[in-house]
Amino acid sequence: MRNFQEVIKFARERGPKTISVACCQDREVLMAVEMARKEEIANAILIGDIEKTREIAKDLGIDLNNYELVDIKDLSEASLKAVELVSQKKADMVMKGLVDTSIILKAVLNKEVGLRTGNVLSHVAVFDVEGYDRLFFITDAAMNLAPDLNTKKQIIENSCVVAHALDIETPKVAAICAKEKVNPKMKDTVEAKELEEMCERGEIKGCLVGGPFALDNAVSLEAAKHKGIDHPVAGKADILLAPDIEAGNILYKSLVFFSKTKNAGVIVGAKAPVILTSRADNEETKLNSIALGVLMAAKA
Ligand SMILES: CCCC(=O)SCCNC(=O)CCNC(=O)[C@H](O)C(C)(C)COP(=O)(O)OP(=O)(O)OC[C@H]1O[C@@H](n2cnc3c(N)ncnc32)[C@H](O)[C@@H]1OP(=O)(O)O
Repeated sequence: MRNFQEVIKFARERGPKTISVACCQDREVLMAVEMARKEEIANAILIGDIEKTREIAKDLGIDLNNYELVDIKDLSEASLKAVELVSQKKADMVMKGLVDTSIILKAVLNKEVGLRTGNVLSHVAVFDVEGYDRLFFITDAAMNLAPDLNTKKQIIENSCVVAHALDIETPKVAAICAKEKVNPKMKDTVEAKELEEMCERGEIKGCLVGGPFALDNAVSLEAAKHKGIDHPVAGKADILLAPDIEAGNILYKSLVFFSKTKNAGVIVGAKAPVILTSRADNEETKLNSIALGVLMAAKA
């Protein structure tokens, strides 16, 4: 799949799935959920401040009779309920509404009602950036703070699950850093090289890993050639592995605010997909993310 229209088409063929929306009292979230319902991609259970939700829905002309509503005002409790509905198989995936990422993720990790599997959970963002011939995946911009080497390996594996679901057979993974050479004083450059070697030894499968790369020579063949970098991932990366959440999140938001891009985001590695975008992302991003979630749920 090369763009979100194709992802939405696929989701339509696999849908409708059921989403449980945590803290639904948000304009863009309701718009996205309503578009997903009309596209027959997904139905939703709305959990949150229902009085506020009714006000927003009225303003948008959305008929809430089409939804199951659960009134829980407290953000943590609403998040736990949304996650619990997925654990109980009453919904296929969770969606973050108007709530802090850390609150919804704590609910997802909750030992009683959460969606843990024993694997690392991580965020994968998919970008269709104008001017580029391929989708880019950025990981992890939202969950893992400062992953160690083994966690980075699992973050790569999680992102490959998403890339494979989008028909990218052998995604090229660039471990991006501030530079393309190993500097022993820059631990992420050292780990990037180790990840490349792990892949060469067959310890990371289903993809091609290279690193370290600076962003320019990871995504631009011209920049890679200019710097004399000869590596199958150089200039051709599909997946950009960020060294930590700061770099990943700033890259995510730079693309959203400084370029013409369409995007989507999902947490993978859990028992079910968790649709997770920034609260500031628009309704189109949230709809794309629902479609991506449906696609991941269909593959599970
Ligand atoms: C990109 C668009 C959206 C955004 O902009 S998001 C904005 C930035 N993101 C954030 O602020 C969220 C960043 N992450 C966090 O806040 C925290 O790491 C998170 C996920 C809430 C976990 O917090 P805490 O509960 O305090 O974490 P903790 O380290 O004490 O761990 C508690 C238990 O959970 C486990 N855990 C934590 N992260 C995990 C992971 N990635 N995968 C699997 N398991 C994980 C951890 O092992 C621990 O387990 P146990 O209780 O020891 O059995």
